[in-house]
This record gives sequence, C-alpha cells and structure tokens, in this order.
Amino acid sequence: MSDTLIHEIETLLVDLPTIRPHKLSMTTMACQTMVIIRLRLSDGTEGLGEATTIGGLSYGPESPEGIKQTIDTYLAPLLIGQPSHNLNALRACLDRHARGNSFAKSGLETALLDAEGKRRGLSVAELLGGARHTHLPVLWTLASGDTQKDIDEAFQRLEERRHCDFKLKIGANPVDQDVRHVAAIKAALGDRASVRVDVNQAWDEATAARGIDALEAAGIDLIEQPIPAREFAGLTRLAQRFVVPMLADEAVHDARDGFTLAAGGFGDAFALKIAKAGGPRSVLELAHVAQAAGVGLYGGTMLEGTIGTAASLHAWATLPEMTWGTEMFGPLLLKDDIVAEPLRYHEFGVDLPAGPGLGIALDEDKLTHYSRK
Ligand SMILES: O=C(O)C[C@H]1C=CC(=O)O1
Ligand SMILES: [Mn+2]
Repeated sequence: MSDTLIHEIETLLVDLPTIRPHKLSMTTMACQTMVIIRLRLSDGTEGLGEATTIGGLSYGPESPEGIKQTIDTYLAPLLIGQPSHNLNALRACLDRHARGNSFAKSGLETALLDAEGKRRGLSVAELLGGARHTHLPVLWTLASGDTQKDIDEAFQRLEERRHCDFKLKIGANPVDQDVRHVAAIKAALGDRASVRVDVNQAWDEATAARGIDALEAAGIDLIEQPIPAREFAGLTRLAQRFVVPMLADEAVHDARDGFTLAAGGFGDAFALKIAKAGGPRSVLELAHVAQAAGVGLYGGTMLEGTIGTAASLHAWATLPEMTWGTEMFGPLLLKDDIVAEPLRYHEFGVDLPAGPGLGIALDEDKLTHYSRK
C-alpha cells in the first residue's frame, strides 16, 4: 500500500468578536484572532488545526499574522510531499529546520493529529494513548474590569451550573486596588466558588510579596504568574514563602522549562498550554515531567476557539485528574463560532468531543464570513 502524503496546507486568519471586553494586565481584548489550518492529505482527508495567541504581540512572541507567514513560507513547504503517518519524523523535521515558533508548530501538530485520526478512525486522545475522562472541569475568567459586573457574572455562571471556579485577571491597577477588587468578589461568593488570580507578570517580587500576603488572607486559592516569566528563582522563593500555591504560566513552556523549575525547588503547579509547548503531543512531555516531580497540573488556554480548545481537551483527557482542573472556556468568550457543532458545556465542565480526529467539523459559511479577506 502506498503512503498517504501531505498534499496541501492552507492557513486563514479568522477574527471573532468577544462577548465583552476581556481585560488582562497587558491588553484588553474585544476580538480574538485565530490562525485556522486546513491540512489536506493525498487521499482527500482534511486535518484541522488552530494557532491562537492573545492581543497581537502583547502576550507572546508570535503574532497571528506572523504565525500565518511562518507556516506559509517556512513550515508548510517542509511537510508537503511527506508521508503523513510518522508524526515523530515530521516533528523532528520541523524542529531541525525551524527554531522556536511553538504556536505555529502547535497548530500544525494539531492538524496532523486530526488528519491521522480521521484516516485511521481514531480520536486524537486515542492517538495519544487513550482518554481517561470524557468530561473535564472548566473554570471561567472574570475580567470585565468592573467589580460588580464580575460578581453578577460569577453568580450567573454558578446558577447555570456552568462554572464554579473563577480566575480574576489583575495587575493592570495598583496592587491595593486589585486586592480590594479580588477580596470583594471572594467575599460575595464565599465558599460557593474557588477564586484564583492571574497577574500575568505585572508585579516585581517585592510588590508580589505584599499582594500575595493580602490575597492569601482574603481566601484566594491560587496565584498565577505574579512576576516576570524568566524570574524562576523569584517564583520559587514566592512558592516556598507562602502557603497559597503559585501557578507558573508564562514561565513554563515545555518540558525543559518544567524540569529547570522543578530542579530549582519549585513544586506548586504548572499551566499546560498546547501553544506554549508546540502541540498536543509536545505538551504531554511537560505534563510527564511535572508528574515525575510532584508538580500540580492545570489545563491552560490561550483563549483558543473550538478547534484549539478541542485539541487541548484531547491531550488533557489522557492525563490523571488534574489538581487545578482546566480553563478551556475560550469558545464561550466568543460571540460566534466557525464550527458546525459547538462543544457541550454543562455541569461545571465540558464534554470531550468524540472522534475520529478532534471530532470537530467546520461551518464553511461562518468560516468564510469571519475570515480576513
Ligand atoms: O492565562 C492566561 O494568561 C491567558 C488566558 C487564560 C485565561 C484567560 O482569561 O486568559
Ligand atoms: Mn495565565
């Protein structure tokens, strides 16, 4: 039997408006831009992938426009004409010829897994060894920028039984103002909800120590990336100093970062993201390092749409229950979708879509409507 070859790779920039402004320490989002990848095999099978970041270049080093160019100009030509079945060989080829660019590689790895899954009649989770869960917990981020609006939104989510864990985006305002905002929300919700914060690197270590002290006293459960990404020693000091755990996000991209942090004495928790690690297979290498080091796991998002969210869910489903659950709510932050069947959110979580592949089909009219011309 002759090999199935990678025949064509198409990339599209897709802009979808958010349901409300989403305010982070470094930017406020009114729209999300996704790079959608359509990878076609010689037998006609199509694999879907997504590469998505936050706020252009304000969050990470790859922009949507840059990701599209990188794939079109450099990465797609490396894959076209190659047999599709050996993901290890394809991945090694990409890494040999292109440094970094983990977001672009994640989108391609997703599309390759989707295509191979469809071709072999297996879900992406099955290609990754098999799903241990079919329903995963999902947190919601409160980031309207207004304390009362956030409280109202949290109660609505609780009543719908859609979310019972909340993450607050802070760091854009002076620390005392942020602490008052967080403490008011935690006081309103009480024991009905777990409340965590994400500072997105906005504090220096001294400010962090002051802020975390007050947040711990207010009953906050988890402090995400309080100081700049590269300050591993500072993050480790904060983790050792406070009872409330630190969640490394921007600090930990792949297995190498995870190993360095753990070897340096950091033992709290890692936010796994397929985009940071370079794909659903690559992110599991980090998860395995974390498990070996006794570091807690959290299924993180770059606020991807349904394709990137589904790809992440297939990876998380292969792991034991994660200590901190997941934040795979990206599609719920968007006013519309480009897929035929949305993901099913209920009972404080989301169902793993059934395969083959990702188990996701495009709505061609919506895709055309929201694609950049
Ligand atoms: O965690 C981040 O830094 C990015 C993202 C994830 C959820 C959210 O609201 O923003
Ligand atoms: Mn984060």
